[in-house]
Amino acid sequence: MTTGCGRFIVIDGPSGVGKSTVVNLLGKLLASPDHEVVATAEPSTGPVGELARAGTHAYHGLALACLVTADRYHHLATQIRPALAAGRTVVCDRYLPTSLILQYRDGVPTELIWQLNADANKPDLTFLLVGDDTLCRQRATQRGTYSRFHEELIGEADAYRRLVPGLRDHGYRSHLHNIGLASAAEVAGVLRDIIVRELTW
Ligand SMILES: Nc1ncnc2c1ncn2[C@@H]1O[C@H](COP(=O)(O)OP(=O)(O)O)[C@@H](O)[C@H]1O
Ligand SMILES: Cc1cn([C@H]2C[C@H](O)[C@@H](COP(=O)(O)OP(=O)(O)O)O2)c(=O)[nH]c1=O
Repeated sequence: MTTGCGRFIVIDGPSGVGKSTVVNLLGKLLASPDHEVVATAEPSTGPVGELARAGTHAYHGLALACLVTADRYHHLATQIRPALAAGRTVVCDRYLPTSLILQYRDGVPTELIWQLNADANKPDLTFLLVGDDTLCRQRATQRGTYSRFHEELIGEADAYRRLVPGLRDHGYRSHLHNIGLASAAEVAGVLRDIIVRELTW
């Protein structure tokens, strides 16, 4: 399924890499008086999203995969597609790449994850932010962790690196970006430049 006339941009990556900070900064950098930007996240703030976010200890495997995918379709139907149809840019913190890593770790085969998500919009651009795993884990822990997946934040950057070929095979225009020691503002500036260069703005 293609998007409407707005632009759909996904920022994914490990916990603590700075996704939500960068999504909010990008929202400000890309917005102008005649162009609205919607900054959003998955799991969404809807009831199924809240259930998935709070429920990683109660739900496992395919059950959790179905919950996060149901939340994704509801998020698309109620927030993302209407915004795109109105010509707005949507910047989303986490999306299908997260499922390809976490639900796979939870025992769901990659092909089944793609099948469950077959009707989910393809983003115009997907950024996979990676950084030093130890630093990311420290930041995530300082901020507070609640998810079963927060208990083992090991090999996160490599897991995201390995996703790139599969995403591209499925038509996801993807950029792997190592944040190094850059500040969140610097990362957002680099992403903004790529977005403006690659998408007709
Ligand atoms: N590039 C950065 N350098 C240093 N600290 C950062 C950077 N990006 C975010 N942070 C800080 O790290 C913590 C986690 O950031 P957050 O955006 O919540 O990460 P995520 O959404 O990827 O889990 C926050 O306290 C945030 O202020
Ligand atoms: C979007 C998504 C989230 N989740 C779950 C696991 C994550 O730990 C949790 C969302 O965590 P989140 O609060 O976004 O993590 P962080 O801010 O640390 O990056 O939701 C999935 O299992 N699959 C998904 O596709």
